[in-house]
Amino acid sequence: MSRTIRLTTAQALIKFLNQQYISIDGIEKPFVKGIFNVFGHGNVLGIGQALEQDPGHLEVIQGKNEQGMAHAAMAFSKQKLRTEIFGVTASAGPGSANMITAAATAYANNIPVLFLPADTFATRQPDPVLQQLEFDTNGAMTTNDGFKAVSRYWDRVQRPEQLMSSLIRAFEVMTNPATAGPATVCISQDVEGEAYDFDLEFFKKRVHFVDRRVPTERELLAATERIKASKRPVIIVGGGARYSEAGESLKKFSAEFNIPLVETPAGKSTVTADFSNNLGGTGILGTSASNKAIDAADLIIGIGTRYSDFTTSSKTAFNYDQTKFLNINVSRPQTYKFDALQVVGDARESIDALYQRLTGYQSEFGDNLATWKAEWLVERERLHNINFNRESFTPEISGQFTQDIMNEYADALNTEFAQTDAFITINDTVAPDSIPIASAGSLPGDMQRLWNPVVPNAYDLEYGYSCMGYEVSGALGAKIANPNREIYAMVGDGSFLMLHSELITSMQYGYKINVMLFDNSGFGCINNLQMGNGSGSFNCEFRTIDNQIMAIDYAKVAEGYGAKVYRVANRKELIAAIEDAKTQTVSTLIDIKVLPKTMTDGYGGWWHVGVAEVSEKESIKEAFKAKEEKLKQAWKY
Ligand SMILES: Cc1ncc(C[n+]2csc(CCOP(=O)(O)OP(=O)(O)O)c2C)c(N)n1
Ligand SMILES: O=C1C[C@@H](O)[C@H](O)[C@@H](O)C1=O
Ligand SMILES: [Mg+2]
Repeated sequence: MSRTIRLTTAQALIKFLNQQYISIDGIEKPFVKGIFNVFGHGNVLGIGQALEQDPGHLEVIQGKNEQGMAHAAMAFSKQKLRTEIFGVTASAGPGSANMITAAATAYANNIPVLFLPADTFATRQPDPVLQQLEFDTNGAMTTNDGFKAVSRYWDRVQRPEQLMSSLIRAFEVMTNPATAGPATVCISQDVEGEAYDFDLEFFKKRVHFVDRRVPTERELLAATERIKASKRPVIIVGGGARYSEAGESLKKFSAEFNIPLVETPAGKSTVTADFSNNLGGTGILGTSASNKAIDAADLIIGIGTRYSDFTTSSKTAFNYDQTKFLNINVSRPQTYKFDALQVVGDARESIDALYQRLTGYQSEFGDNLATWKAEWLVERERLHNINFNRESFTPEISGQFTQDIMNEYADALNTEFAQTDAFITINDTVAPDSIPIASAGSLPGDMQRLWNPVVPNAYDLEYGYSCMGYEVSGALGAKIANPNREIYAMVGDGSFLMLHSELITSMQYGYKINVMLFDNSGFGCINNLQMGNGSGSFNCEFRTIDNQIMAIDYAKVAEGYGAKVYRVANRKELIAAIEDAKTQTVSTLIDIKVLPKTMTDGYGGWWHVGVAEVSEKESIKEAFKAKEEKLKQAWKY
């Protein structure tokens, strides 16, 4: 007879989390760092009681907004390259619903987070309880069914003993590189507190081994042939390369065969920006250098990329008459894209194996890579030195705001600072190992083009879901993962307004973060998008009903929370603020007033967006026609 221990379901959950380990490349460590929580009636008496009684090694952090804390959990895991996670527990109903967006963000980015939304009563005796939805024709559905679409693994636990198989499956999914993502285990709130005689075996130390999958001989042979037959191969470095820690292998491979590297948002900083063949971001957020290489390519080697529209310019980036594809990915479905030659394997292992087989190969790029990179660096310098004037200023996003409107913004926000200048100044002033975080608005474009990471893995652009509000929350998670490094949340005023509650959590627990708030008084990039496609400026600027530009003192908001704050409107003030912020131990916020339309523009990318087919405006008709024309050259599936 096996021995048992009588525990509540929630106590068993916490005991189990303490015993999960991960082993990669012979290094073993605990997999669960801690639990973020916002307690309510659905979890405080179950999971809350269990954590109060014995959290074990788990760090227990009180979140301020469920979405925010879950985004922090995701950023933590991302920074740890998916080798450590947080669990997130929320109350039944709205608390849990607040986490659905964050689960989707984790899903889109393939990042493991354990979601623990409390569920309605299993007994149904008190139904409908506060915050329970009733469905006339479905007695089993709850708010938490909403997690099904955004979870890699989903389960509902309505009896204590179900917990065991449920958790084992959840951890298999989260620790498997091919399926890594959010796992959601919804425990009925009465079941959390219900006791059961759990088998002690269940709580033994459990090691989840992450073995690097090596491609087959057939795959390697075919891949070798395809590369050897190509004159101008280009490697797209995706998130899979970063999580596989393939940076050094990629550099060696690229240098030996003179094959350029271009980066997706998730892949950037796998290889640092100073590596000569690293041409930076590609596609819609790309540099001129990367996009020139892509234009010239006759073979795309996609490593750990899922080819999102921003990477492929909505599938128009490639010249399909000349370009073939070779996809290396741990996820077999991903290797099928663009009818590529499929290599299912770990990025690092695959590159190393191909390196051995390609001896003597040289691409025909010659000096082009150095030339394109040098040209891009000149362009970056130009973007650093943009000077506003009140008579004839042409911003990067040109032809949208008149000079009068630009002057109106300069007056209202009391600034002449260009966003690109501010952005590059930050990159040039912070410590080399600093980590910038962004996700939405116009800043992702600046991040992919202008930020030059000089330390590997020092970058987080969440662009799988591009979720506004990730920036400040994510900064908290990145800081927990890297307590000795400075973290910079690069956030627009719109995103800041959407969600910044975890700024308070950062101060509560002594995790210093820096919020770099770019205030252009509006949803700038969406305004660019509408005006760039023939519409007027409609409802994206922050103007009062009598059409005045809103000038908000964001520094004052953060000051009220206890942050050290700065107000800046030019390069000198920004540098002084960053230098002072470095000396602070408390979280900081720099309120940077920037001019609209002064973010980076595109360098050859194109985005398929839903332009109106019928309109009274000539400009919209033209935009629709241009879209239809462009689509003729796009890959169709
Ligand atoms: C949660 C969420 N809601 C809406 C959007 C759509 N959206 C993308 S960017 C943006 C505006 C961003 O404004 P801001 O943060 O000020 O950045 P800016 O473009 O002005 O630089 C909106 C509404 C989104 N990405 N995420
Ligand atoms: O709709 C969007 C447009 C993008 O430019 C932006 O970065 C992204 O956040 C978004 O949602
Ligand atoms: Mg804005």
